[in-house]
Amino acid sequence: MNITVIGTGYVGLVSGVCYAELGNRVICVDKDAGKIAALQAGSIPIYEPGLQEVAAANAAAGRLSFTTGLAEAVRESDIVIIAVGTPPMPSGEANMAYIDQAALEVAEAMNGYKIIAVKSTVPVGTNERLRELIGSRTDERFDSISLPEFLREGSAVQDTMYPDRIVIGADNREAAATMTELHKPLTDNIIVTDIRSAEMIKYASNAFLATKISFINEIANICEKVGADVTRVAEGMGYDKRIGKSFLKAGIGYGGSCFPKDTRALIQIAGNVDYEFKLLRSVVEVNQDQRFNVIRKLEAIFSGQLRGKTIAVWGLAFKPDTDDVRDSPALEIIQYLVEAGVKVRAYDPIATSNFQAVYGKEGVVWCGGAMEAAKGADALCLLTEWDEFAQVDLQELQNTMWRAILIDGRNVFKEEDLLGTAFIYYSVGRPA
Ligand SMILES: NC(=O)C1=CN([C@@H]2O[C@H](COP(=O)(O)OP(=O)(O)OC[C@H]3O[C@@H](n4cnc5c(N)ncnc54)[C@H](O)[C@@H]3O)[C@@H](O)[C@H]2O)C=CC1
Ligand SMILES: O=C(O)[C@H]1O[C@H](OP(=O)(O)OP(=O)(O)OC[C@H]2O[C@@H](n3ccc(=O)[nH]c3=O)[C@H](O)[C@@H]2O)[C@H](O)[C@@H](O)[C@@H]1O
Repeated sequence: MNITVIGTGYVGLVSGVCYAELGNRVICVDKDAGKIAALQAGSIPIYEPGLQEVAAANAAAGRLSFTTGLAEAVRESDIVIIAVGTPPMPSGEANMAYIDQAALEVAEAMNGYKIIAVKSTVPVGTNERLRELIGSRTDERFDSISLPEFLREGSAVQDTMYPDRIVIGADNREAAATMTELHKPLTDNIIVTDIRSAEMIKYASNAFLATKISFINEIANICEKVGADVTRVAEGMGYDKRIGKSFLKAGIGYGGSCFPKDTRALIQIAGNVDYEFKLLRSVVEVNQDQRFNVIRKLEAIFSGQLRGKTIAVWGLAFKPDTDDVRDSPALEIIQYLVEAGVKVRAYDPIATSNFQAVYGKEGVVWCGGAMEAAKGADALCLLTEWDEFAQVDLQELQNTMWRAILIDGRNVFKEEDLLGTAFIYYSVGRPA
C-alpha cells in the first residue's frame, strides 16, 4: 500500500519506518525542514535503538522517503496517517492545533478516495470533528480511522513490530478491513471498535499504567515506614496473572511526553462531561509528590542544610534508552536543588544536550562521565536507571566522592552490591 505519515516525531517516524519494513511504500512528511534534511541524509534525529538500521535498509530499498511536501505525498497515497503532536495546554487539555492544521492540509490535497487515520493521542470525539472539518474542505470521498499508538520510547521498534494489540476505530467496514489487512503481519490481536471507543482505549490504557505506577509508589512509601521491601512486594504481587509483573517498579514517579500529558487530558475530558475522575486526580498528585522524596531524603541527611553542598545527579532522561527529557522528574529535582544553593554536577549518557535545551545551561556543572559527575560530591542521586550505572565499580565511586552517600531513585542496586563499601544507601521502598 502507499502510505503517507504526517509528523516525524517518535510515533510518525517509527511507524513510518515499520510500515515500510512490512513492504509498503511510505512517505514521511514533516514541516520541520531541518528534520527532513537530516532524515534524507540518513541521520535519525531521535535516539531509538534499532531505528537507524531499519530506516536505512528501507530507504535503500526505495520503500521509505522523507519530504516536506505534504500535498504531493498525500496525492500519491491510499492511506494518510496523522501522527503530529498533541501537547498539553495550561489547562491540561490536549492542544489540537497541529492536528487541525494537518487535517486541513490533507483536505486541500485530496485527489481521490483515501483512508485518513489518526495515530496521535486525541480526545474522544476528535476523529468525528476532523471528519467534518476535512469534509467541509473537499468533495473527495474518505474514511476516518482512529489508530491509537501504544509504543514506548526506548523499545519503539520492537513494540511496533511486535505489538500486544492493534486497535482500529472505524465506522466503515471496508476501511476497517483495509486497515486490518495492513496490520495483519504484526499480530493476531486486532481489535476493531467504534471510533470513540478506540480514542478512549488509548487514554484509558495510559491512565491505567500510570495508576499502577502511582499505586506501587505509595506502597513503597508505606514499605519504608513499616520496614518492608517494595521490590519483593511487587514480585509477590506480580505472579498473580490478574495483577501482572509489569509497571510495578517503584521510583521517582513517571515522566515523559505521554503519561503526565494524557492523565491530565483524561481528567479534563471527564470534567468536560461533568465527571470528576477522582482516582486519576490522585494518581497525578501522588506522581507529582513522588519525585520530591529524593529532596526530602537529602534534606533529612543534611539536616535541612543543602546550601553549599555538592550533589551529583546521574540520569536526566525520563527513562533509560531514550534522549527524551520531556517532563523528566530530573528537571524539577535539579531546579529545586539549584534554587536551594546546591552545586549540581549532572551526567546522562545521551540526554544532556536535550536537557540543556529545556533547562538552560546555567547553574549546573555538566559532566562527560558518571565518575566525573561524582567527583567530590557530598551525595549522589541516581534518577534514571541506565545500564552503565549498574555496572560502576562502587569502590571507585566511593573513593571519588567526598561523602559516600547514594540515593538510588530507581532501585538499581541491591543490598549485597554495597557489601564491603562504606556507602550510606537510600533507595525507594526498601529498608535502609
Ligand atoms: N512519544 C511517544 O512515545 C508516543 C506518542 N504518542 C502520541 O503520538 C503523537 C505524536 O507524538 P510524538 O511523536 O512524540 O510527537 P513530536 O511532538 O515528537 O513530533 C511531532 C512532529 O509533527 C510535526 N508536525 C506538526 N504539525 C505538522 C504538519 N502540519 N505537517 C507536518 N508535520 C507536522 C512536527 O514538526 C514534529 O516533528 C502525540 O499525540 C502523542 O501523544 C502515542 C504513543 C507513543
Ligand atoms: O502514549 C505514549 O506515549 C506511551 O506512553 C508510555 O510509554 P513511554 O512514556 O515511552 O515510557 P514508559 O516505559 O511507559 O515509562 C513512562 C514513565 O513511567 C516510569 N515507570 C515505568 C514503569 C514502572 O514500573 N515504573 C515507572 O516509574 C518510567 O520511568 C517513565 O518515567 C506507554 O508505556 C506506551 O504504551 C504509550 O504508547
